[in-house]
Amino acid sequence: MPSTTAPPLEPYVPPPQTKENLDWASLEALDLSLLSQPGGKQALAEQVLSFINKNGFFYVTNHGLTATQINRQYAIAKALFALPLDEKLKYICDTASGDFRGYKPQSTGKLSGRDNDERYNIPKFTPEHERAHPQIIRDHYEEIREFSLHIHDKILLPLLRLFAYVLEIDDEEALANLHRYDEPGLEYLRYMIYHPRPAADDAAVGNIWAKGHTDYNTLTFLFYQPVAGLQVLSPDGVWRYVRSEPDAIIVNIVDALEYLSGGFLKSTVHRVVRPPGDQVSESRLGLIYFARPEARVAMRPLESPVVERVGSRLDGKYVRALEGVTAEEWARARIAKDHRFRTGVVDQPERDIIAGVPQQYYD
Ligand SMILES: O=C(O)CCC(=O)C(=O)O
Ligand SMILES: [Fe+2]
Repeated sequence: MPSTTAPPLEPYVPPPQTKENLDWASLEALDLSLLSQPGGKQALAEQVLSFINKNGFFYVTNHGLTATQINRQYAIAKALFALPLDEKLKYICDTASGDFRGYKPQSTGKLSGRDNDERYNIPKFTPEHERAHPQIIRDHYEEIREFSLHIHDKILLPLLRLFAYVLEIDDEEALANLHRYDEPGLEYLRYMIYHPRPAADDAAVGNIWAKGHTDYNTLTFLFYQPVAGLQVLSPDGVWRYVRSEPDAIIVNIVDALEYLSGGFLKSTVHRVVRPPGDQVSESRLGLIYFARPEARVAMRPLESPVVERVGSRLDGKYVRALEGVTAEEWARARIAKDHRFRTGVVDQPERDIIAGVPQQYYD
């Protein structure tokens, strides 16, 4: 509930979808309501097996969050980013040490080509992450908490159980048990805003807003936002636009899940480009949830009959290198390296992340 003294939030209305005829990726939707119906889990597992590793992203529908709830989160995000920079900088995140909690400013000056977005990451609502937040977050803390918990409990965990089933792991809680909410681990909800750049500035960086990459968590959930720009690298080597649909969450399989699944579930390669002409002057607000394994989870593939049958698709030397590396160490290393590029310590994104294991960039 908003606090009684909080000023009312200005309602958020998403901008219209683009009318341009873009090359859209064709993505499947998993209807989560099937999970509570007889035979539904089996049907979804077959659907997963039919599309996995083909198109990258997929959608989930009937996820239990309404457009009103989602637009409330955007309204909070919009009010947050409208705060004076000095105020936001009080909550700056310590990305140099691999900690992404709090505010990340937009790059400016000669580094402005590297990113044009601001982020605010709100970690799990556990004592470990108790920290200062701007008043606008405090005013809506309970509402943000409920939203985050719904994603964790009602969307993430059922999907992890489904993936354990797909991997034919006897214990269907095997993946879910690596994502216990109350255990240490940096999972977070992100508010994000990209600011439009002049055409010449965009052209100077090939119209790329975020270089082709894979994320470094387990699953990423991208909520409806209509400004086109997100693209997926399709198996035929073509970058295609990913259409955001009002009643669907876009889901991204990510590096930690690729590792845990012995490479069976491949990370989605994606990037963000300058939006099409009819949306080019819009700010692009984003609402994203990054699910992460618990901090102490070892970066080691789970035993799965499927992986035994088809063989691990991971490079053995990297699997050995990551033995003994925890999910937290790995994620911190990625964040810290990203920081070094974004803040100009290095001129190119670094590939060697931890223990000699590289991060690929795709453009
Ligand atoms: O803004 C988007 O649509 C995607 C953002 C993204 O890829 C990321 O933050 O990792
Ligand atoms: Fe990403």
